[in-house]
Amino acid sequence: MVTFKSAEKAQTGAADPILTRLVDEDKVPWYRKPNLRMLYLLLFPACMGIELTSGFDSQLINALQLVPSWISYFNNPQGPIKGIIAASYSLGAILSLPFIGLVNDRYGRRWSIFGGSVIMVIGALIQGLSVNVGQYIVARLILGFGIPTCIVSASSLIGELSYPKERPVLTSLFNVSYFVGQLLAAGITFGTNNIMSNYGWRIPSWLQMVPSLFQIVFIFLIPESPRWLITKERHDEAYEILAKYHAEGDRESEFVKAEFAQLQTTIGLELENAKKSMMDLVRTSGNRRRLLISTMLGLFTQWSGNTLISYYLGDILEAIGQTSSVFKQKINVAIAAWSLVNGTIASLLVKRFRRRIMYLACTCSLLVVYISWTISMKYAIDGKNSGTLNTAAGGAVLFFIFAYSPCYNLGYNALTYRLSTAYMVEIWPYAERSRGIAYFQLWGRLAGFFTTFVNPIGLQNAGWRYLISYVVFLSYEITFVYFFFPETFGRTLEELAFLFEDKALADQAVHAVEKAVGLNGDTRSGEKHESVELQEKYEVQFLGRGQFLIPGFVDTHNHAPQWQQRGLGQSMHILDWLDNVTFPNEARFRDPEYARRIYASCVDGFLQQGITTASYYGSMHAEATKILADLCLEKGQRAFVGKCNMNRNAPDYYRDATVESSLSDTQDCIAHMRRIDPEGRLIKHVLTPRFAITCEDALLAGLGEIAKANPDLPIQTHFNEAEQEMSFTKTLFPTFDNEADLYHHFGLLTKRSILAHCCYVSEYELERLKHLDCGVAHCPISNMTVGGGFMAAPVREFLRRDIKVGLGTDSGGGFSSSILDAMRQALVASNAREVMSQGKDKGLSIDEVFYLATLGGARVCCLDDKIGNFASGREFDALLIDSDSLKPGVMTILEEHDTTKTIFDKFIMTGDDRNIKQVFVQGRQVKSS
Ligand SMILES: Nc1nc2[nH]cnc2c(=O)[nH]1
Repeated sequence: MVTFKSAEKAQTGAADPILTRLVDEDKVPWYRKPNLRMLYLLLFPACMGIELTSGFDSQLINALQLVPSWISYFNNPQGPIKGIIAASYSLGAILSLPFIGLVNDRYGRRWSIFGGSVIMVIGALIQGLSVNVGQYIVARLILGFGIPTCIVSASSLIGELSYPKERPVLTSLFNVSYFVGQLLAAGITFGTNNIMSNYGWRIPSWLQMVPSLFQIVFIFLIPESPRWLITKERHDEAYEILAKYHAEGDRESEFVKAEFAQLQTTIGLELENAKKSMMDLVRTSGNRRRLLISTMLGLFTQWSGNTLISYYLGDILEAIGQTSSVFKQKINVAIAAWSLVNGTIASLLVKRFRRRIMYLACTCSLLVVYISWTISMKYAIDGKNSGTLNTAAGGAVLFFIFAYSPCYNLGYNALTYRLSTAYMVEIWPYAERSRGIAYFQLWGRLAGFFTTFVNPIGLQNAGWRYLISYVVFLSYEITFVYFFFPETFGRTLEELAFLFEDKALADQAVHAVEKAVGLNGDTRSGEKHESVELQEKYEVQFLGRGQFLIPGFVDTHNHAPQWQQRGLGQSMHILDWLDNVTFPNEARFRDPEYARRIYASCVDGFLQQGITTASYYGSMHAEATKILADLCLEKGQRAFVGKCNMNRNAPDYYRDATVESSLSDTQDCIAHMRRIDPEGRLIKHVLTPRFAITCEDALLAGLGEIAKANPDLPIQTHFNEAEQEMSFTKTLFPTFDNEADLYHHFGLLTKRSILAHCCYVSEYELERLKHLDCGVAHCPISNMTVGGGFMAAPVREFLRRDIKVGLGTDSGGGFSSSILDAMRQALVASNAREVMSQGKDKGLSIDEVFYLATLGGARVCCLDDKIGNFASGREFDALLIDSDSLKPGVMTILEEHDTTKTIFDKFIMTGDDRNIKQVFVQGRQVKSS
């Protein structure tokens, strides 16, 4: 049984959570896994502390405004100057945004963090050495310039390195470090407050470099992101990292295999569907939706009134009559400590609640807090202005300032995008992730810059009324979150990659994981099944390196009664070969026992080669042909089986006695096959006039009549195979200039006609074949060994004109019954044609000959709605390839650095049936080794 994908799930574009289930089954906690434990330990100094710098920064500015030495050294800055000092950090960040994606993609996560940290160290050094406001502002610009690259790279790296179970908590803890930074800055400045010299502000300004120094020292002790490595084709390194940290070194781990397969395919698909430019962010409707959400989320994180508290607490307290510097600093430290506590708790809640619920709870509670704060602020300010402090209102203001932080942290995580970054990581697929997060950062920074700059001006001029602007904006946030935020909870990053895209892409990603499923039975890939149900019913197999599934091969031209004469009479001209080798051999099929024995070996042999569909010529004997059909059905091969019609130009012992007997034998075979397979699910009779040379006009006409009466039946014959054959045909049918007109005249050229060889096709015939939609069976092996002279069909021309073309082994007509050999010979023949055509007809590629052997053949047989590839709704005709070099065989050995494509090419060009481990037809396993 084969089912690749739950169609219901695919509607949403969110893929089936197979990995999520595997993760759920793993009950060992992270602290019992030494490698993972070490990774998490190193993550902290290497990149978990990046947000310390931002948290430190916001409190530094808040606190320094209360430090007397800072106020006097910088001439007590107010209004716009105060605004620009605070906002310059955001401005620096904005300036760095265009470079983030580029640096990240080119140099990887670790070098980006290293570079950003070096810049921040330089910024902090200059900040502490400042001699005037201008230098202080420039230093903060440099600091701000360094941080976004680090944040983007680190949030991605943490998300990409961590085991899926711990990912949400880790990405969230990453942002909690912001509060630690706040607390440290508030505490340190509180302490240095008493230093009367300029070191009172210089020391905390320098200390801002400490987290960056840690990053510089530790970043190269953690591994690079496996996702980034895969995009750089460094598959082995990526696999090693996944195995080491996600399976404690077990390279055979099913989870790692599945995770790797999913990563590879998802990234491949994403990259295919995304060119690397900022323009891609607006190219598809899915990405436009992502952009809109990222823009809004960026604005929300910094426009929800938070910068008022984090940068201007002193001004607010001053406004309600709290003027004591010590009191203000105590409140500052208390808020920082309180934020750390509730921010950490909120991080741990991420695992339990759905994203939309968290965001809605956050925005709604913020609105309530802000409305209440605005009202209390009014009364507190009124009281102060009237000369009698309204302590109740003042207390309420303090209460709501404290109430603000848990509400904010629930969704936005106080200035640091805790859940937001996690949410952004989830919303953007890999190929766009860096740019997407950078874009989100841009809007956050713009909003941060704007609000930090405007807040002191607004407070100065509008007083408590300034808060109303935030009430309005928060109301808008609620509306937007409600209508536009998608749910991403409980899915792996790869499963979310196509959240807004059409379901075909999501399907492909899931197929890649489920391709590992070795399944028996009988169903279609499009059927709806819950994966859970599937897992309960079937054993899931994960493929190792060098193993892959490909569609079954289609052999469009095959003489079953020549199975036992393969390789004989090579180099003879076609008519001589027929008379001397073939007819005597085929005549032996008059004996049903002989027929059964040879045909059984023939069908097994072709299944062995991975030929899941064959269009067979039988002998002229009805009985033997029926036996062949029975065997195909029994052994499970999809087949067209034709009684060969031939009533002249063949020895007496091997030709139909009369036209009538030939036609009635044909009818008998048609009836038999309809009896054994009424719906024609596997077996169909194919009308088989051997070629015009062996058929009188009346026989061709009679077969044409049958074709007309049975439009579902395919037709096959030999067509323009060799000069000897073509010139003899002309003498027999002098009224026809060419074989196209001849067969068409007898009603034998339709879209179901399979014309073998077509080595010589005039412009006129090419047009006819295209017009009549006939298919060509290209048989390069026999064309170049039997027939006379060097012949090779103009396959490039067929492809150019979109004439259906597939491959045929031709069985006895060559030296090999392997369709892999036919592919290689097609490649060689096409190279020869390239020379013959002086470069006009380019030789075929490996991909093209593979197409001929699969989908091309399926089109020739008019079966491309059922087989030929793994598109949704197709039946499961497939081969499990095992290219493991340890098995005995002739295939080129695999090497560590081989890409999937290299392995595939090695198999196509040098593999053989030993590498075809399992063969499936309609989901039924028909060969196993
Ligand atoms: N290659 C090939 N060409 C033919 N033309 C007529 N019969 C045959 C046959 O059996 N093999």
